[in-house]
Amino acid sequence: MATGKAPLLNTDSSSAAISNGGPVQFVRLEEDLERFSLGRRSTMPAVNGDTQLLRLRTGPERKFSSPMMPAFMVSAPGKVIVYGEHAVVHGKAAIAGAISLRSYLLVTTLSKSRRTVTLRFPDISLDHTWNIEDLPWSTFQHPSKKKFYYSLVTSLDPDLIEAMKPHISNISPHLPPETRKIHQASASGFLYLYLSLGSQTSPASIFTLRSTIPIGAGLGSSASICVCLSSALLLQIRALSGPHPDQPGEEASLQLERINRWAFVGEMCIHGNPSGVDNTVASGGKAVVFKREDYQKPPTVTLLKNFPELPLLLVNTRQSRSTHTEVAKVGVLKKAHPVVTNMMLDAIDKVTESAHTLISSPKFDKNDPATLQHLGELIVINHGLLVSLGVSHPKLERIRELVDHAGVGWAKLTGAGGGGCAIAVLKPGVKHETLQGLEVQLDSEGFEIYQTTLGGDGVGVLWPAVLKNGSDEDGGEEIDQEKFLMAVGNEGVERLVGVGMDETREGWKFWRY
Ligand SMILES: Nc1ncnc2c1ncn2[C@@H]1O[C@H](COP(=O)(O)OP(=O)(O)OP(=O)(O)O)[C@@H](O)[C@H]1O
Ligand SMILES: C[C@@](O)(CCO)CC(=O)[O-]
Repeated sequence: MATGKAPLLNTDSSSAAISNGGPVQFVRLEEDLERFSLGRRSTMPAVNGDTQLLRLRTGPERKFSSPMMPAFMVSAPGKVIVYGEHAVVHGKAAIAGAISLRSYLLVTTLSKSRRTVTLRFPDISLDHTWNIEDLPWSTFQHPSKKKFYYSLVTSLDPDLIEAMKPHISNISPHLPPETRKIHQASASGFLYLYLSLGSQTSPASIFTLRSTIPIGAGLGSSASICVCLSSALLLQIRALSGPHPDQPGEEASLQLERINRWAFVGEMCIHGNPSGVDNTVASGGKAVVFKREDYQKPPTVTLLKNFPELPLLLVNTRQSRSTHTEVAKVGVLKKAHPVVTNMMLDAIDKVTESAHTLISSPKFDKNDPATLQHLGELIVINHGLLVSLGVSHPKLERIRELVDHAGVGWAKLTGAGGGGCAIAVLKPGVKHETLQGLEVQLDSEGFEIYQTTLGGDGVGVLWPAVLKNGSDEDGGEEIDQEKFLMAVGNEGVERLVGVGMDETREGWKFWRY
């Protein structure tokens, strides 16, 4: 059994060393399943793609049955890259942290007589159903192609992409090409994972997704949905244990690693050449230093346990763009000017390293003005280098100019650039009126401002999809599709199922390193 290599997870101060492809433990989930499997006893799941079949001994011969699962929900955060975007694609380090904006995915298992799988993604107006039997299982299940829930997949298989094509190319045929591209990207991410992890006997299901993360804004929306899809599919095939509050850190890390590996595969479908930093933060949350020098091997992830609560302003240009395009731009520049581009990528690496050294120093004090000045100057240098790489945008430059002019702090683009978001680290002691003046100006120019702190939880599970929500319903309020789809705007979604930085919401559980 090829388990592949686990990522090296170091931690700074109070360290949590982790995960090394040991045997998976199904204990907790099996317990949960028993509660929901009509009282029938199940054995351990098989370790191939047929894990959703529980083997039930009902006499001399074995029968297969797929008991109904309760509706359940998963959620994963977006992220902000503080230092190192783009360079991280080329093997350099980046520092990134989870934010409180999140995606939420409700998984509804249909009755056994139904043989369809549906994506309901209202944020992008996608609603698509496949007949499970029509999907190219034979290609994905072929012994030369078959992947397992514990496999390490570092590139997409062209034959599998080809086999998926007819099932992707007929999605939303009457919509404009730009919209179809978005639909097909999300559907490809799902289908590749579904066909890799499931089987022809996978239960009929509806996957309903809503996200509070702006799309194509540099905040890791695609990674967040990929983590939701990966964790939901792994939970459906019972390949994850937990999460539960008393789960040992090592076991939780192993589950996170599995989720993260498959989320990376989804990211490859959506944006081509991801570094893996976004899905790593969306899986594990917190703040990390991330580096992937060799794409055939897992990345090195260093948890920044004491990442400071930086006073951060997050501003969205509302100029949407694709990460795929921006990453490709840097690739083209590197080909045309290898020496100069490599020097800029190296310089970004040094910026990240300098920030990391400072943040992890025992003397680090986030309230010390000189310290913030140092981190702020690194922000400005990092932005300048990204401009030189050609991934800024006039609107990002305008935000930088306004922040500079107001004298409130240090700004840079975050994520892929080309539009999307900028972050500003605020100077200590900035007057409230000054900051308010800046916010009014940004708002009047059409920019959107978010309040955020970095370092929240990663992927979480609500199993079954029931929350207290102050409801009188026996055992809590059941979150069904209709309620979820009817929730109005981000506020409605957060009010119904939200779990961000500050809420401790009964029901949601997280794998924690
Ligand atoms: N809420 C959502 N519903 C469905 N699909 C989504 C959603 N959010 C993101 N996606 C998918 O992810 C794509 C956007 O990913 P992209 O990597 O370009 O931007 P991002 O992840 O927001 O930014 P960055 O990678 O810079 O952090 C969309 O085109 C869509 O295919
Ligand atoms: C631009 C990039 O560095 C960050 C996108 O959020 C791409 C990546 O790391 O995959």
